Amino acid sequence: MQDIANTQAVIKTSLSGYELINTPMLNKGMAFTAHERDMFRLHGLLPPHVGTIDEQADRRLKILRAFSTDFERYAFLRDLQDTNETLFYHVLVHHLEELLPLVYTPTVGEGCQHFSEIWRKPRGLFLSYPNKQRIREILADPRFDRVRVIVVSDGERILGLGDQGAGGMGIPIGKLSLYTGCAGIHPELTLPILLDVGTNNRERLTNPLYIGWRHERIVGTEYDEFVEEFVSAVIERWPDVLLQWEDFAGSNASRLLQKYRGRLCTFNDDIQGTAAIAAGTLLAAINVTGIPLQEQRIAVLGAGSAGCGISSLLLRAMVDAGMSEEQASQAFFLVDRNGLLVEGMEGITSAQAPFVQSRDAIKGWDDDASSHIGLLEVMRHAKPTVLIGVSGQAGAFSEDVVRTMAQHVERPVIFPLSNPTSRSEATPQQLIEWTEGRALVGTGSPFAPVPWQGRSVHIDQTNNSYVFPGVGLGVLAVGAKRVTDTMFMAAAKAVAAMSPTVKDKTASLLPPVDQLREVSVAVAKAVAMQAQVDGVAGACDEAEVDRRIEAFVWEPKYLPYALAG
Ligand SMILES: NC(=O)c1ccc[n+]([C@@H]2O[C@H](COP(=O)([O-])OP(=O)(O)OC[C@H]3O[C@@H](n4cnc5c(N)ncnc54)[C@H](O)[C@@H]3O)[C@@H](O)[C@H]2O)c1
Ligand SMILES: O=C(O)C[C@H](O)C(=O)O
Ligand SMILES: [Mn+2]
Repeated sequence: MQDIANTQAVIKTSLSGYELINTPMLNKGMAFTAHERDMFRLHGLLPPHVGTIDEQADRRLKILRAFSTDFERYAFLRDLQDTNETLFYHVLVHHLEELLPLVYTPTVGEGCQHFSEIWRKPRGLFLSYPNKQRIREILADPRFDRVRVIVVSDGERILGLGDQGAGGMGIPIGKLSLYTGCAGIHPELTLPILLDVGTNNRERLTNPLYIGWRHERIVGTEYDEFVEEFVSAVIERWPDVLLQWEDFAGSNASRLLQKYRGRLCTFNDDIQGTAAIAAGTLLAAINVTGIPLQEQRIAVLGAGSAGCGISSLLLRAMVDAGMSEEQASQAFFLVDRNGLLVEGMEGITSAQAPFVQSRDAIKGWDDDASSHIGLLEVMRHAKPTVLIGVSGQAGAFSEDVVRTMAQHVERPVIFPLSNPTSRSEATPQQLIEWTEGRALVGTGSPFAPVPWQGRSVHIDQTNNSYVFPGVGLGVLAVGAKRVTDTMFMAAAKAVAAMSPTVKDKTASLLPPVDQLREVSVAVAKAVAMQAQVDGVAGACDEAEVDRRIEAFVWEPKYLPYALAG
């Protein structure tokens, strides 16, 4: 077990001079002590002042706050990460609420769209199609010996912003920043990877600054063989690694998960992580509405990775609560581009199949029998208690839809989860207004509190960031061999158990973002315990799980240095 984080008291290094300063994980900038400056030949390379990490943090925050756009702040923070990683995480951890929207959603979306323009230093690995034969050689670099977690994307469905090609690298970098920032996993254990199989984004392909492989996307067998080469090289290099799939488009997401989840320790965050936070937030909302899970009717706009992932975890929870599978599946109304999923419809995927409504159940719903059943008809006839948006379509929760829903339920639970902010199915302000303040709202991207009748309504950020860092920490702590769906159920319950609504029905649904460190530890513990129940990790009692988790959590602070060897 690799508990490198807190057990280390001194860092030994053979680097010195510029090499030391130019190594982001070792650089301390002006905080190198006088003794370290002697030992590592740093005099003259640094100004004479010897500073502290707090002083450095203040200096960076002052500049950060002076920028006029969040995109500039994103670029500035990325540069800090690639210059002095300890300082980057120190600032992030101590200002999580302010900085999370800058290093992660929503600003990371712009970061991906403009990744080529702000390209400076390499981070992680770009595995491009023309380098297919070199993947093993690239992974072999000894600097990656300690890697334990990989986040990989092929950049095809970046948030709700579509194909960003190699610019999609912003997402694995951002996700792994949260593994460290929220779950304390040491940066050296993490590796962001972008599979560059081309892009169909014209703007990127024709941009002279584009950093990726200038080629349309590889598809079909060639794509599958490339991914196979990648995964088998990963298994060979790091047999126990945790591999997180992120922002893969359409059918690739679930197909690759099914193909590989039995071969290594792996999960898809958009399917499974999202399911856990949506379920966790709904369980918290039940504390407020009092409507048990068995009586919920759930409408989902967007029956893709997230929509099907959320539905299948909720279905599982309903079955656990005593419903039959058939009964539970009829509580779901999944609406995609062509309307409500109904039996006999063309192109139903295997992930969607459990949720198609029978023809009988929807008899008389559409005025015109030939047309598809839209979200409004679903609101009118199914009278859902919950409305979830994972369609990437801004404004798709229209006033009509929301007002109709609110006619039938006292406290409508409405989660427009699409990211970034510009893709949200509705703004919280609209939802609060259209429901006269009755809606319980959770959004994928962060939104400011909404003023309503003299009070301020806090808006919860229902984002998988509450889940995946803790899943990673739990998996690493007990050395889980596989990631099961019940581990995500345990994560959902752990989040719900931390909901302020447990004590106060008028409180927000989720703990605030600045408590993500505590949330991640709680999720990690639940996941680590469930991994044992599921037989994918060796036995280890609760106290030992706590000890291992604690040992893994790295605090971003400078340690004294000594010469190696
Ligand atoms: N809050 C979170 O934690 C979280 C997590 C995952 C995904 N998301 C967001 O959810 C969105 C979808 O992600 P995904 O991975 O499921 O993508 P996806 O491409 O797998 O699924 C999107 C689905 O929406 C459907 N769709 C498109 N236009 C539609 C319309 N007008 N009406 C109904 N359906 C429509 C598509 O056909 C597709 O099936 C993205 O915007 C993403 O940012 C949020
Ligand atoms: O990245 C996020 O903010 C959440 C989610 O994984 C998404 O794809 O939108
Ligand atoms: Mn994602």
